[in-house]
Amino acid sequence: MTRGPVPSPVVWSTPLRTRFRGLDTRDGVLLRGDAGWGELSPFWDYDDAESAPWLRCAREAADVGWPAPVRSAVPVNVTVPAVGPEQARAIVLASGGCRTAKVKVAQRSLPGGASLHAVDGSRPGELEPVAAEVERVAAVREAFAELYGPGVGRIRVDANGGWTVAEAVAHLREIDAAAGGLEYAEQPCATVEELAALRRLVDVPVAADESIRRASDPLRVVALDAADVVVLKVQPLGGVRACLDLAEQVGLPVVVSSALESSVGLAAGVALAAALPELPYACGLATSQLFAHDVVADPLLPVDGALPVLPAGDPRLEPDAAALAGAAPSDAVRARWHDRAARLGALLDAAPAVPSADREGAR
Ligand SMILES: O=C(O)CCC(=O)C1=CC=C[C@@H](O)[C@@H]1C(=O)O
Ligand SMILES: [Mg+2]
Repeated sequence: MTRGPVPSPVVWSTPLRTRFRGLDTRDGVLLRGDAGWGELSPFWDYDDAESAPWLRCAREAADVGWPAPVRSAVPVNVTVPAVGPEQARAIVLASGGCRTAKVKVAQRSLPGGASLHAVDGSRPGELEPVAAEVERVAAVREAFAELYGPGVGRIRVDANGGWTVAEAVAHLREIDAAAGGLEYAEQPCATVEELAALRRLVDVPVAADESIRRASDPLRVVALDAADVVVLKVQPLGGVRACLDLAEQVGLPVVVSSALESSVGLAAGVALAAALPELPYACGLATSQLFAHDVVADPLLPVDGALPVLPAGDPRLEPDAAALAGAAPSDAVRARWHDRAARLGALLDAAPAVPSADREGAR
């Protein structure tokens, strides 16, 4: 087994335990700087322009480090992919004490078994029947009752923009009843206008995810009064400090969620959650549970429903040679990430720099 320091950059790739976001594997690259390790792992369907903020986040972690935390642990939710009720129950029972679950709904299946993640407002394929969503949510509720007694666990759903307004009204009515009251519905519809319209038709609170992280103007969610909660993901939004700025401008409760990173990338999300003045909800940062392999020896997994806040540079966040051997990419994947990181680096270096002193002052 190889021991000793891991040379930067390092590419990783792992199968997912369950298909998620239409993905069976996840991969990325880790970069080492003076402050620690950072992760660059934009999804492959993101072009270079949309992927550039992901590199800004990696460079912040590697070169600058993170702002001081105001808490030492971050409560997290278990993430339940679009699976059958037995598997949903098993995922909650094995979640490391999470008392909040986020359940994927509004799946659309395409011919041949492919399932498309609706991010562009298009809604191809056939919508999953509400009965399947109700069964999944009911199984999660039963698992919580089994673990903690009745009425303790909280359930939220994430539709990734997969419903029309009318579908959202109909599906949420039944899912809300099965959940015993949903905490919120994340991105039930694709557009900000639809979220605003839906919010006036249902009692379930609405959370905006894609309408923040993939929007040219995330503040439209506020201008149109389209959400009760915003989901912030550090990589797509350009890092911890960029997210703190955005949270302040948005002025709504924030849920920090992962972009399906390794533990090195998850630590940046934990750093944001740790630095936010208020953290009223559990965060979606328990997603190492979805990975067959992680890149560190002791992955960021919940204990008693929370993740510890580790500073950048903490030895627990160092990539580990033995773990990386399990998460080894093919030569083709390694080459693809080296190319992509170089292209994104050139893109960022060509962009006008924001002096870090100004950034600090703006916070
Ligand atoms: O929020 C969570 O519980 C986990 C993260 C999560 O759900 C997601 C991570 C990455 C991509 C997205 O499809 C998905 C989301 O939509 O929130
Ligand atoms: Mg989401």
